[in-house]
Amino acid sequence: MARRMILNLGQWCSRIFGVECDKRTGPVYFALHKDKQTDQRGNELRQLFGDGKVYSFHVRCKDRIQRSKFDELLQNKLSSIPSDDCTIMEMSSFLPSVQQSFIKGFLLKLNSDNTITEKVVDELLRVDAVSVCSYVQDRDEVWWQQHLSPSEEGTVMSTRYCVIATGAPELHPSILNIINNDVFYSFEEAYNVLTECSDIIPESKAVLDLADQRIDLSETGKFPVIVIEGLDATGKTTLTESLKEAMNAALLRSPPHCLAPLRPRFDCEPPLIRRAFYALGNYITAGQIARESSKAPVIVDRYWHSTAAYAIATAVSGGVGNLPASRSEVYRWPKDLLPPSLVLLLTIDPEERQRRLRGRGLEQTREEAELEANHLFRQKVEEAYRRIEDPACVTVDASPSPDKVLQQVLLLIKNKCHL
Ligand SMILES: Nc1ncnc2c1ncn2[C@@H]1O[C@H](COP(=O)(O)OP(=O)(O)OP(=O)(O)O)[C@@H](O)[C@H]1O
Ligand SMILES: Nc1ccn([C@H]2C[C@H](O)[C@@H](COP(=O)(O)O)O2)c(=O)n1
Repeated sequence: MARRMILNLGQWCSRIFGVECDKRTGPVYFALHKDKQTDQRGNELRQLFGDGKVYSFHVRCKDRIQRSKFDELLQNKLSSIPSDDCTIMEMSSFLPSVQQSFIKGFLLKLNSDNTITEKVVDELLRVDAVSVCSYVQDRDEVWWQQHLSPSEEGTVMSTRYCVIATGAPELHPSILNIINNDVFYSFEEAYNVLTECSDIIPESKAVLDLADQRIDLSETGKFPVIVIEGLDATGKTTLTESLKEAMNAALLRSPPHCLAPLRPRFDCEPPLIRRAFYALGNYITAGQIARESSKAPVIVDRYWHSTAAYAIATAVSGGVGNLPASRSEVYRWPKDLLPPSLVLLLTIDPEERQRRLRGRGLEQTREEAELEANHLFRQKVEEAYRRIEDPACVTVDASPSPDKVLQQVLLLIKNKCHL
């Protein structure tokens, strides 16, 4: 594990840990010290760790595909513990300001001893790629993190570090890993991920073949290309179909139709693989845009704004305040992806969205179900949409009737695309 000098001079610390205990107040952060220290902010740790048994789990694995699979295994194992018996919190580990140093993990607080939980902890201790620690307080009320490993006789404690609460880093740590883990900024980066996982996901080969066969043009034709974006049920399908009729346009979507049969397979994969799939979908759609825009105006139902906004909102835990600041490089458009002439973001208030969702009654993707349940997530997706640049999106109030929305959008297209 990388070691570096941080905080107080003379004390060697490794990583910083952040535990998401309360979405409103933000994570509690702590550092590890080799020697015993006095914690000036002892209350924070007492509140965090409480009185019962506490464990933390992180995946340590060099290969990114395997790491993403172990992350999933860890999450599934922990969620098999009945929620009455424990509290599970997201817990990150990172080196402040060091890109790609962010590691996701979990803190498990037990409310009572029981065999299901002990069995899960024991199983995780035996997974080589998972690092397990426990947290204990000594008689001076100082907290220690102890690394645990399995042995013939039971669990053995190896290294232990003194735990000291620290302040929050300047930027939310999950931002350190967004580039090329959650959002891809070139065809090659996304392509590499699916190549690396083609042994464990045979369907990747079909996606790679379609990506290889894509039309690779750097410019659109002479007709405008208009992308319609927005959360689920904001009226994208209704509007794009009306625009197609009204403008005599070609209607495309991302992911493109050719990827539809493969989409459910990738939707249940960890973020790294799932996002790479959607990224490649955008490049395939880009080829279709290039071809169609030489013949007629093109309307596109979702494109890169959706891929980036959902990925960023999922990667960053907590509220809108944790998103990368406006103008951050995570919001930049990929240099090798064909940009549209205009991006319109449809917005409606959450209550109207609920009414439309209920009225429609269709099956939702896992992420859309999450949007429903999680008000914070919905806000983050919309805010990330608004922060994406070059091209930035123009917000459209999509609450009026379908016909009024259509007229409003036709006028916008006429003005912005100089038709
Ligand atoms: N302007 C509008 N006023 C009232 N209802 C609308 C309006 N536009 C669409 N709807 C209705 O809202 C529901 C969702 O619309 P639609 O399917 O067009 O949304 P969407 O953004 O394409 O959703 P998804 O992203 O899930 O495909 C549908 O039942 C549709 O008839
Ligand atoms: N270009 C795209 C299109 C969609 N997605 C992801 C984001 C959501 O998880 C989901 C929404 O799609 P829908 O249910 O409206 O078909 O798909 C993406 O990442 N990139």
